Amino acid sequence: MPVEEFVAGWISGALGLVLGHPFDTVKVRLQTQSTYRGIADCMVKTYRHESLLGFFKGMSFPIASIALVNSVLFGVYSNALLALTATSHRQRRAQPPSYTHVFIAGCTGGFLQAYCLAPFDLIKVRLQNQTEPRAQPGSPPPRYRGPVHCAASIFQAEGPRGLFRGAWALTLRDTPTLGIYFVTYEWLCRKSTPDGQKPSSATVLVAGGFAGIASWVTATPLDVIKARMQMAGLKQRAYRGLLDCMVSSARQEGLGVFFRGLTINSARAFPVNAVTFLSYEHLLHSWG
Ligand SMILES: C[N+](C)(C)CCCC[C@H](N)C(=O)O
Repeated sequence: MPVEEFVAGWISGALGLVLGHPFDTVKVRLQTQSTYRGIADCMVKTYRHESLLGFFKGMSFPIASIALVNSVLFGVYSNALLALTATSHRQRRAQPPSYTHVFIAGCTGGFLQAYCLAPFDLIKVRLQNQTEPRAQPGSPPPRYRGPVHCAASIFQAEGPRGLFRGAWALTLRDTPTLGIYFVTYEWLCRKSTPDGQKPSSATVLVAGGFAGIASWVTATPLDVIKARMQMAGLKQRAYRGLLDCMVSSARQEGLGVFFRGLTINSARAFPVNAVTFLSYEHLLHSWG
């Protein structure tokens, strides 16, 4: 099984992640808290209250886990294509796989990475939603002191299953939308590259950026539900399940609730995924 795709997936994912984390924090807060009037208001309040550090809350765990998550995504994707079409990464420019195969391989990668991502994503969301400024003398300490404390508290209170809160919504969010991700990327690359040639760096950047946007636009409704289910039981009401969360959110806040965070998700998606695909392709190319 070719392993270089796994390593390239890891490094490229980490680069994208750091770049996108501040956007991600604003998004999570907008989706789960109703104290902000919009993106700008959330950014200003976060900065005033918590300084620049506020935007990087909850980042250490994703950095540690991106190795696993992105390498599972890209590694499984590429190896699923190998199984479906019997072509390696190198041969795929000359013999491009069909879009159906790309979609199936993307969905497979998405499905498996969702399970690795679920506990890390839960902890990230819980920490991002702690709006207390850092260690102020006299003020009550935040509920979670850091990622390890957060994981341990959830584990103690709810057992191992607690760490997978929202995992179902996350899997539903990621399986089809990662199929869309790779299809968009391949389609844009092929449209702007002569047959059989390697896409230019500019093409990879733009195709990666738009692949990220296409994937996030379609993922946003379930992204909102996932974030709410992950927060349920803390400040928010508990839901009986995914459907209950959808119905009660829509009843209380209207259908617009499913698009919360759409603008910021898209703004974040372009640079993050442009950098992810560019570094992924570059690494694989330089390893021959
Ligand atoms: C499927 N979904 C839209 C959720 C993610 C697609 C892109 C994944 C990338 N690591 C990123 O963070 O943007």
